[in-house]
Amino acid sequence: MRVYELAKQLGMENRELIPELKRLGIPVASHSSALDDDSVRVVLEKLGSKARSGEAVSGGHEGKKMVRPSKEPGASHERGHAAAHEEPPKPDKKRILIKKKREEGAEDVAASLAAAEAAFAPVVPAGSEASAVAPVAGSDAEAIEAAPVEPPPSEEVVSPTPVVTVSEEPLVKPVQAPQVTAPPLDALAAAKKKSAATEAMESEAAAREKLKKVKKAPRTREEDEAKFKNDATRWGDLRAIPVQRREDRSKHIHHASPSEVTKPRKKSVKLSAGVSVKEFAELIGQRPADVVRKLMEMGQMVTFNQSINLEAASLIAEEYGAKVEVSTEKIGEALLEEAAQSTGEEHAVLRPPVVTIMGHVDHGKTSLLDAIRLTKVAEGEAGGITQHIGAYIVGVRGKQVTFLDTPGHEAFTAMRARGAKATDIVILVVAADDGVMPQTVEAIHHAKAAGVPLIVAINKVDKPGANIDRVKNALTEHGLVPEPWGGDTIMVEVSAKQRTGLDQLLEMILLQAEVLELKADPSRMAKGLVIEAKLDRGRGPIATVLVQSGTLHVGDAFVVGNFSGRVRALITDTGSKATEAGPSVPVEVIGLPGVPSAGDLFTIVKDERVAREIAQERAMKQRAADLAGPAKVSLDDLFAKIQEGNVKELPIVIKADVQGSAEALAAAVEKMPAGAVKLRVMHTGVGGITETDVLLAAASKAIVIGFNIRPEPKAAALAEREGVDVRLYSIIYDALNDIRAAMEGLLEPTLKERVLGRAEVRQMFTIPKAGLVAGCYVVDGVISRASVGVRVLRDSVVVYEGKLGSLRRFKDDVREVQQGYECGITVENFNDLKAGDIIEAYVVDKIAAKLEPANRGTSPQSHRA
Ligand SMILES: Nc1nc2c(ncn2[C@@H]2O[C@H](COP(=O)(O)OP(=O)(O)OP(=O)(O)O)[C@@H](O)[C@H]2O)c(=O)[nH]1
Repeated sequence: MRVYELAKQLGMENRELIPELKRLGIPVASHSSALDDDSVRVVLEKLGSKARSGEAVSGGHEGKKMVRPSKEPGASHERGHAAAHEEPPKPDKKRILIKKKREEGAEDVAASLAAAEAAFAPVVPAGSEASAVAPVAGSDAEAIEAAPVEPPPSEEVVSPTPVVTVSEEPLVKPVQAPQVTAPPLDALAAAKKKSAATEAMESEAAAREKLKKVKKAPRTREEDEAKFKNDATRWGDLRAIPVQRREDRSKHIHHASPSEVTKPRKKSVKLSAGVSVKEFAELIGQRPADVVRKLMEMGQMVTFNQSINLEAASLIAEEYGAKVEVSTEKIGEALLEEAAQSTGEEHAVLRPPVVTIMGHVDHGKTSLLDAIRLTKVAEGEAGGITQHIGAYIVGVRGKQVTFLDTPGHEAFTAMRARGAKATDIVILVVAADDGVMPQTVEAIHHAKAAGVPLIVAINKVDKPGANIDRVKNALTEHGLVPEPWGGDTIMVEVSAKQRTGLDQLLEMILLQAEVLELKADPSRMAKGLVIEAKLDRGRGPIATVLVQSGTLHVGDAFVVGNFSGRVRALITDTGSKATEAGPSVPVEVIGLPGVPSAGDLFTIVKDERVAREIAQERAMKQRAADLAGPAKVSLDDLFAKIQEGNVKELPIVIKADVQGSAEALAAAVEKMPAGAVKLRVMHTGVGGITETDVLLAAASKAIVIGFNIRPEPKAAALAEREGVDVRLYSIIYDALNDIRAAMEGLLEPTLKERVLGRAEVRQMFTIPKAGLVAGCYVVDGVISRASVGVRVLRDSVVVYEGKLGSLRRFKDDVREVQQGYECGITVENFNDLKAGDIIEAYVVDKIAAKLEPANRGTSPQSHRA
């Protein structure tokens, strides 16, 4: 037998066997040396028993020491001691071995470890070790069988000294510090080595864990679902979970009942105008953000809460496989009209009158408003501290009166120009010491134009110069005859300063209100008028709304002008919060998305969608109207409008240089035979055309005729903006002729005057040869020799009309002088220029060529301003 065969038989390495053989006195040269039978027997006897005992030991160890720690402290100590006496094994060898063992599987881990222990332990008599271990093994055997055997975790396996690390802790727990009682120094050294090795192992394990994580399968579906659910919740809409995923989720969760698989909400969605992007996204089961993105790609920048364009909605819905049906339900203004028609005033009850105060400058409008308010606050009837919200309510013997506290006819007319009628009764204030003045007359005309009854308050009766009869007389001339004199105008003598006559005035207001039978139905959805609006720093846009019918509640959906929203809060004129406001009650409304205009209608609608849709429709219409330009009546298109049946009456505002001319013109106009339209002179006045005149005309769809006067620059600009036709004449016949021609459709707007510029006369001086020259400053535009003519204006009244004489800068004649420069001007055949006069230069543009030039209109005076 050869040495290597014997080694194989013994399970030893050749290099291990050879020294053993030498020790036994068997001479061998190499692993291939031959051995005789005797030698083999001796060796088998000596070494074979050792190998067997090792096997026996390993067999006895199997699974025992590892799975069950000894409960005997002695045993532990013994083993610890034994380990301490062991020659510390070479860590690398051990690791190789352990790795190998790990590969063999967890089942025989304990056995392998035992074997390893045996292999590395110093050769000790087989019996002694077996006896040291056997009792422990034996005592634990049953326990192991009873206990469920779990493969120990790798940490246990990698421990180089598993026996030493045995603790009271269950095995599944990672190895803690070894519970060795008073370990000797050697043991400590071993433990140190062990811990280094453990560390290495642990880091390896950690790396493995990491790798595991990296290789980890992609997010599970449940996680995906959770994420999307979160997203959807964030959008406040569970239905927004993408269709695909919802399907997946349904399959996953309900696979037991496949019939419940959720499909996209609807194959076809019904859309009505005004649906918001968010609502649309819900309908088609998409996220609003995705819809917004799609819209952006189409070039439409909208937010979640804006309404979606129906065409765009159809395209997007199709992309997601849903069809769009456009609802044919009534929309927008049509819906509003329907609501207005269907709900009559069946439950109408009396409502407080709404009063506006008008009058001439300084006649005491503000004083009167304040006096009434303060008296009532003092009496405790107004309910505490009042604040300015544009209107207030006062109580009079259990009844109420609402005052709009922006005095003056400008506000009144501006509101009316917007088609709004807020006022039921006008209080005309006339100062007893001053009498009827131009603005008093204007106010009378404004009130008449609006069809609002007047009550005259003759103020300042406390003043020594007060002459009440004179005031009454003057008023009679304007059609206001006091009741005692046989007329029907209520006149009350008051003193705002001394607060006298106020109660009587309030009584008269209530009396007038009774006559008017002002009623409204508080049970309807509210409708009101914006009387003031502002942007408050803290509270955002605020509008004071005068409720005209119905009751306004907090939370109502409204539309005002081009805005829509929900009423967030209501604040009364006393500064207190309210939950609702009935007819004739002014309240501040908070919750508007923007600042509306005074005069805008404030309408409550059934829901926000309708409100939004109406607001957008209005915005669109307004844009179209803006593009189309102003749509007021003018002489140019009067005939066309008559033909269309749009005009039944032509109101006229007449302004002239002197009262005589104004009256003569008015009388002539009123005497004109009534054709298809009735001519009505609604206001005559003396002086230049003012902004108020233009506003009045705009509110009444009237035209303005100026006789020998010019509009003030601001009024001209306003007329341009509002589309009010202002015609200027210097011959009454021309004016009448134009009106007649316009009514018959014969007026042809062939020539139009265009003002080039204005120069103000600063100083007059005489120059030899040239005569009297006006030293002027060009205030706007240009003064040019190319002008057809010039007009001399004194306080907006035309004092002369002719041609430009000379135009000079210093001593040179020039063609034109621009705005901002000084020049010397003479007007042909006119030597009466005065400092302060305005010299206006104009040209006449030909608008259309005519086959047969009319013989009228050649004079510049008869052309449009
Ligand atoms: N003596 C006396 N003075 C009064 C009375 N009412 C008003 N005044 C005075 O008349 C002046 C003008 O009063 P306001 O109330 O400002 O008149 P108003 O019409 O509002 O004036 P405007 O706002 O400029 O149009 C003030 O100096 C008041 O004190 C009154 O009853 N008696």
